[in-house]
Amino acid sequence: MSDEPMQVAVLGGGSFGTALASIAADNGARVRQWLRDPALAAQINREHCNGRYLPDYAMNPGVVASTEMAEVLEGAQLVLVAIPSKAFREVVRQARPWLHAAQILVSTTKGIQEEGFKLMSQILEEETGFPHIGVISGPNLASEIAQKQLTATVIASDDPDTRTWVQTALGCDYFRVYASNDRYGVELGGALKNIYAIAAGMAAALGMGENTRSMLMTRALAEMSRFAVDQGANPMTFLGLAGVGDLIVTCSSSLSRNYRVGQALGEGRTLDEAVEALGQVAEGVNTVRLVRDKARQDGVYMPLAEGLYQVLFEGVPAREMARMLMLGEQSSDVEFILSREDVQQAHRDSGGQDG
Ligand SMILES: NC(=O)C1=CN([C@@H]2O[C@H](COP(=O)(O)OP(=O)(O)OC[C@H]3O[C@@H](n4cnc5c(N)ncnc54)[C@H](OP(=O)(O)O)[C@@H]3O)[C@@H](O)[C@H]2O)C=CC1
Ligand SMILES: O=C(CO)COP(=O)(O)O
Repeated sequence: MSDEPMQVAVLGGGSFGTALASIAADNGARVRQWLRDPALAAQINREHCNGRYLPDYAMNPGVVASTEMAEVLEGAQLVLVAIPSKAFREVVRQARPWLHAAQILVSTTKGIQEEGFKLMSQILEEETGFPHIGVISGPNLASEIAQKQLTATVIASDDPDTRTWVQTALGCDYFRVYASNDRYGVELGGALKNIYAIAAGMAAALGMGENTRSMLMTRALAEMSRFAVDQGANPMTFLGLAGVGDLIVTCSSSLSRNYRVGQALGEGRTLDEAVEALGQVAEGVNTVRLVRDKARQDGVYMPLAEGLYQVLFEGVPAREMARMLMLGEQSSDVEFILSREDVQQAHRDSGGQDG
């Protein structure tokens, strides 16, 4: 890295993209932000405010917004892609003519592409074939970052340059960037926790208590780790910020969009109404469908994802699903210590006397 200001491009004009762009500018980088809405780009350049996504946030005036990819990507050394999963590939393709192998390319998006069950950094890899690819994930509610609440995130990449550049570009006294080399595990954690945030929002709206939330989060972690192991990720990653850290914040806060969709459902709205009322993307709605199908296909036991799927898409009442889950097959607490199979075998050996 030279002494020249770093050149950073952010693709996406949502709340997280905007907060990251402003942090990088606070750190002295030359920052360009791409968004498709010309009126919002003009507002950012004129008022240094993203009125649609973070109206109360005074952005660093150095961030220059544009609807032109060429202007944003010209000279960029670090490119952060903060675009919902449904549009991620399309936007990377738009950017592709200005991307090159020396750049650091980082996804901030916590979602999964339906075709091929692809995570966003895999799309970056497929579309470019370039070597410096990473993901940012962690307990990072954008509106809290905008208030400069002390926050930590993870940059995950097997490429040391990518980790170092992102730590340098974004680390500051209220945003601490930890490194990981388990890109897949970190990215999977960010996508999976959205499922359980919907369930947690729903449970809260139904008046369920703190014991319930704690049970839900802990069993979610067990389920996420089980899925991760099946997919070849390192389950230890789920003990970090991008696993349990992100699960805690998203299952506890109505600042999370996924949690809010769950709350609306728990209050009796339909899924369409809940998504419509949110007016932004809640990735978990799509992720639960994809993960539930993948778990079925691969024979992974994921009762919470299955249950939430049935509530969202098959009209099963949430309370009835909660009752069925409580009365489900006997299981173990930490299955890395005592396996579920051992618990079930013990029940079979006891002749089913316990019902
Ligand atoms: N917000 C948060 O608290 C956090 C978000 N994340 C992750 O980061 C990602 C980015 O989040 P965030 O910044 O909040 O943004 P959003 O996920 O809310 O995405 C909004 C941005 O994407 C743009 N966009 C949507 N569809 C398209 C398209 N087809 N073509 C071009 N642009 C499009 C929107 O443009 P327009 O306004 O014109 O629709 C807007 O600029 C998310 O996927 C999320 O999982 C991670 C941590 C925290
Ligand atoms: O990922 C997030 C916080 O870490 C943001 O979650 P939502 O997408 O549910 O708002």
